Amino acid sequence: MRASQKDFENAMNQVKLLKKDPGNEVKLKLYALFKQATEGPCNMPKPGVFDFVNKAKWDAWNALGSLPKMLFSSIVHFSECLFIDRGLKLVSSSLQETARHNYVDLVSSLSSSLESSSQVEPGADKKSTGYETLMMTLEDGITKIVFNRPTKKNAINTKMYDEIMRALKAASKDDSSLTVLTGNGDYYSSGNDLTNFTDIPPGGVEEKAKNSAILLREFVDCFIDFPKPLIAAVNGPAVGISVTLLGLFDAVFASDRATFHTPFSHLGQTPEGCSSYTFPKIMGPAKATEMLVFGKKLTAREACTNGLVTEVFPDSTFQKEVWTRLKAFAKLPPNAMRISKEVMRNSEKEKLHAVNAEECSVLQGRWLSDECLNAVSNFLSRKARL
Ligand SMILES: CCCCCC/C=C/C(=O)SCCNC(=O)CCNC(=O)[C@H](O)C(C)(C)COP(=O)(O)OP(=O)(O)OC[C@H]1O[C@@H](n2cnc3c(N)ncnc32)[C@H](O)[C@@H]1OP(=O)(O)O
Repeated sequence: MRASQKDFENAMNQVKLLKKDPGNEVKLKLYALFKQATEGPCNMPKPGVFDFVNKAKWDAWNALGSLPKMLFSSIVHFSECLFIDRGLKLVSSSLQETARHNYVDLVSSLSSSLESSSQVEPGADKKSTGYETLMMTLEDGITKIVFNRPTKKNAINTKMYDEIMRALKAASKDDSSLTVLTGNGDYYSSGNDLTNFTDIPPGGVEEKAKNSAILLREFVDCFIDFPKPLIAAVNGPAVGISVTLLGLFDAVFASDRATFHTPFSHLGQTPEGCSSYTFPKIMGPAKATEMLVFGKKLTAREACTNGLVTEVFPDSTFQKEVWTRLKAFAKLPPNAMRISKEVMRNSEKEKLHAVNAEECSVLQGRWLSDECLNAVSNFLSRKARL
């Protein structure tokens, strides 16, 4: 789903209606995305060091860059079959489109976190702001964490990895008895945001792979160690890491519209989220191999038969039925639920941490492979879709 000019104009109007100041960092981001969307890559001379305000604005706009480094190298790599000049023009207009899209996305998340949202039920005890990629509420003893990048199918970018970890840490200490993860829009999540691979630090792709492995390990550790019942309400298709992590949840409720897809081999990658251990245990090695090695996409019913999903509901009644169940669970004695989970998880914890470490180390190597680099650049240059 692309953001149309109309969506962009609506978002511009919505910004003016925000009642709370989103803060300087977000305002700079909005400025930069707006300039990139309307004028393209930064074309202004760099302001002097003492011109703080204009320099901050210039830096923010300029940081959106002209070409993602990896995309550029992939275009050069494929220069025998592409005219670079034409490629660059296409990429430049696609950058403007991306900025327009991200602007709409950011404004939508601001409107939901600073104002209200269709996902946030009225009368919420507590609504957490300060998340750019998530919505978080606490109501009826349930902490709800909602992936909130609907125009990107809730792909998990670096910011979102950080915010999910922060949200889980907060949820583990708040007054709720259970925590629910779900997605805003038609997807649960399309997994790792493949543009994460375009932001290459000065140390190059090796440093990028190393940092990503550290982030991934820390991220998955948060799920292994989460102390309260953790439930996924899978509202639509789930891809990649959003599927593998389900093996670490305590219950998974799915809409019959949801699908479960782990196309790691297609992407030149290998399983994460402890799925190399949890999936064979949950569904047996043969079914786990179909998913994790051959990339078979499961329907919600197949995932339920294979034990990955607890229960499937018709999409039309999904929200109502799931929330009825969750509210009933939340009335159970919270300490008993927490301790029962602890007893079940403790015997596995050491193993899960070791599996996580191993999967991340293997992936660090895969991210530097031609198989992976080609698959990601194909996605970014829109030559391949799942
Ligand atoms: C710190 C690093 C940790 C790494 C952990 C390892 C994790 C591994 C994985 O999760 S592997 C799985 C990665 N995900 C994918 O490969 C999915 C890629 N996306 C797609 O194939 C398709 O977008 C789709 C099938 C999910 C949906 O297709 P469609 O319905 O046709 O929608 P669009 O493709 O038009 O998508 C709309 C909009 O969203 C952007 N988008 C969707 N998914 C991703 C993604 N995973 N990464 C980046 N961007 C994504 C898509 O580009 C569109 O944006 P645009 O409108 O073009 O700006």
